[in-house]
Amino acid sequence: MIGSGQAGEGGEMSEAQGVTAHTRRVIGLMSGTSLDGVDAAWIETDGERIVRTGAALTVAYEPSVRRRLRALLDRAPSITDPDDAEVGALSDLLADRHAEAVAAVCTQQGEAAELIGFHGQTILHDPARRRTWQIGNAARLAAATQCMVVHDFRSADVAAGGQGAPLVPLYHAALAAGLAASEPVAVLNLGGVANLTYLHGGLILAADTGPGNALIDDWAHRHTGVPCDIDGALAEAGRPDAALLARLLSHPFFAAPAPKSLDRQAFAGALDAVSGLSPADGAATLVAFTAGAVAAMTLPLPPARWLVCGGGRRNPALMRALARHLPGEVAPVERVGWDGDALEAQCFGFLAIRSLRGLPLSLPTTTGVPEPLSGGRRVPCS
Ligand SMILES: Nc1ncnc2c1ncn2[C@@H]1O[C@H](COP(=O)(O)OP(=O)(O)OP(=O)(O)O)[C@@H](O)[C@H]1O
Ligand SMILES: CC(=O)N[C@H]1[C@@H]2OC[C@@H](O2)[C@@H](O)[C@@H]1O[C@H](C)C(=O)O
Repeated sequence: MIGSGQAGEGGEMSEAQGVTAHTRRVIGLMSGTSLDGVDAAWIETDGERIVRTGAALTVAYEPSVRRRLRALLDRAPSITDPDDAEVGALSDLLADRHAEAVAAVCTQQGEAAELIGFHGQTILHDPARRRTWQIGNAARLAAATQCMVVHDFRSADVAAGGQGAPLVPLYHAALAAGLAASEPVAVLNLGGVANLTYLHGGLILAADTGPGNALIDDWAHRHTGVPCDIDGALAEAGRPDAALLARLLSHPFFAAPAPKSLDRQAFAGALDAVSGLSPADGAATLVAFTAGAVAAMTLPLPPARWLVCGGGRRNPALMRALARHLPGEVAPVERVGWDGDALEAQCFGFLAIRSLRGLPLSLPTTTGVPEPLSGGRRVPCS
């Protein structure tokens, strides 16, 4: 059973109501494909019900760390040395930044955590070759925090023939249980890559839809030196190139049914495709590409509501483009009382306790894995 105890449209649930023998105080940690920093969030859950969420914050990576991660993404497919020095150095550095994030959350929360869910940083995702690679030294994090760490959430799924992503759908379903919606709802995450969860009745369908902010970020950085198109200003000043957009959206990925997933760099070629456009028209075309890719998803029924989380919901150009392309209401998840910046981090706290309990992290309809499957590995605190 998956249920929600969060406040919001679903109403309040008292703490005592949601607590079970399995409920733990967990900190979830996510270092996303935008490479902007560690998101950390407190959650009290047994992996089925969300008793409550708490402090949430981001520890930003300094530009030099972003640059090193970005360079490692490009090099990852050709790395064969298991002791690659830069992978080792960045894994340790990430563990230290994540430990800082854990300490800051505990300070804000005024309590210590019993468990940490540590996603790490994806540097390569190639499920067709049964490879997915998240870096981050879990043992170092466990030692630094003196807390049990669950990590490596995606490998088991990929090894079993699944996509290894997205993994957030079971968490979206737990949250959405509190909405008691009778019509289909889509939860859309606009991170570096975009992914959606379609919820209707008991059905949980999921997929990466295409690029999220990654291409827009890279384009903005190239033309303005700033790592993202703040408030969509560049895109708002331009117009999408319709012919180019149609060409970008003709890629077979967009017609493929869910489940499906992407590497951050999968559509990096789109940057070359728009390179002849002005900075503003290029940004507008990439925004339309992200929105068009979401609209291209084949779903059982048109969602009545699109609840948007992730940093892309702060880009008004992107939100307007989504509202133009999609049927139904498009709104940030704050509309129903969720925290759109903390959702993914909360999710890896939720999945950490599911992992310890041997509960599924993925389903045939979320990653294409043959059977509901658990995953993750644990490192004790010392
Ligand atoms: N004010 C803003 N204007 C435009 N874009 C914004 C703004 N704020 C955030 N963003 C976008 O959000 C991105 C960060 O999103 P988010 O934190 O969800 O990424 P992530 O954690 O890496 O996600 P994922 O793991 O899902 O890929 C930034 O890189 C930027 O593109
Ligand atoms: C391989 C990988 O790290 N994928 C991320 C990425 O960022 C967004 C999208 O692509 C999603 O599939 C996934 O993250 C979320 C948290 C997920 O697994 O649900």
